[in-house]
Amino acid sequence: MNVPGTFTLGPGDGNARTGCLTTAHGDVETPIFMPVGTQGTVKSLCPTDLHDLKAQIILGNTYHLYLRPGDELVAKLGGLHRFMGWDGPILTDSGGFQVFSLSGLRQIAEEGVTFSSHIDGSRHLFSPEKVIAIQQNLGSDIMMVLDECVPYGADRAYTEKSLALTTRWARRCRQAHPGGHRGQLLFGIVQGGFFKDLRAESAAQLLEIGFDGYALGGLSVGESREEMYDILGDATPLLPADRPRYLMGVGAPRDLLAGMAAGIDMFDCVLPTRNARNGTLFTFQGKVNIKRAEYREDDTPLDPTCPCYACQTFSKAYLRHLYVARELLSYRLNTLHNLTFFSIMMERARQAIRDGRFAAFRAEMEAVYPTDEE
Ligand SMILES: Nc1cc(N)c2c(=O)[nH][nH]c(=O)c2c1
Ligand SMILES: [Zn+2]
Repeated sequence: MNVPGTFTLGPGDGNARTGCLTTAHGDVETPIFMPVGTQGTVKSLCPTDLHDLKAQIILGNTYHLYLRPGDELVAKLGGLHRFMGWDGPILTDSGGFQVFSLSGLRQIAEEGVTFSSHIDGSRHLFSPEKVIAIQQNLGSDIMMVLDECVPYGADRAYTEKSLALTTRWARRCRQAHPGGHRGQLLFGIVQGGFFKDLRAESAAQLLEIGFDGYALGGLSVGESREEMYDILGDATPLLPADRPRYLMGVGAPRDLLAGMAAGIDMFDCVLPTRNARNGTLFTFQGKVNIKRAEYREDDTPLDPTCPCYACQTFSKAYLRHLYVARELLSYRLNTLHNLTFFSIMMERARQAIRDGRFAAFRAEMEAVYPTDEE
């Protein structure tokens, strides 16, 4: 068996590539989409559901698990895998992003970021050393460094100052986790906002420190799709070809296709699970807004080509009824379906890359998920 961190590249097609990343809890085929399991659960699903839809790796949020139930409790109870009953790979983010997006009264300093819990207002410090210790307690297979996700629209001076701090934090994370600790991998995060030279500077600095994989952060933060793709196309080739490349917080089907075309290997986004809960369902015939009246008497399955329990068992009329009635089963069936769609789409993408027909696959998918659609 390969050691954790082994990343073997398979066939490619243009910049798109297939690969296999070995982690302490199993291998992950890439390109891969990671369902988000914020508080130690992919909302409304059991781990068995995740295995059924062929999820290979899930994401946990350090910020949330630190605040509740607490990383030390999770460690005492055997770690996040045992706590949540998921035996596959887990990636945890560092918590920095949630601090900036969820908590109040944030103060950034050399030591780290101080913040107030969104739960009870208590004050906390996330330093590079602290977020590494938390993720070690959780026992995730892939840990992320503490970074500042620069807000969209930040000027060059702010971005440059933030980037320098993020690099110093990354170095401290690497020092706190030099590698080998229970096979837990550590990824660096490239920042630099929408300044291509700063992105290049960030990537070069992280490569000098050395990480098991490299993420592009600071995207999907309110920019236009054109701006995202411009940075994506310019920054991705700066990341080492022989290490996993992770685009954080992305994304919609069209953005996954663009990311894969640029050479990205890993993605995560709340879109499929969050949209499931608001009735927006993804199919290979396009998006379906299940609450629409047109489905009230529709006795056909959501997507006849989909193998998921929702599509194999129920009609659109029933899925609409559950959603309108705010039944809990609506969240579960819609989430099962959306994550099955993302899982199948990524498997088809991997096969298209292997077969050298990724461009045709992308065009086929963009016909139902156009780039200009919100
Ligand atoms: N869109 C984004 C989503 C994310 N979860 C993150 C993150 O966790 N860290 N840093 C980031 O820049 C970032 C961007
Ligand atoms: Zn389905």
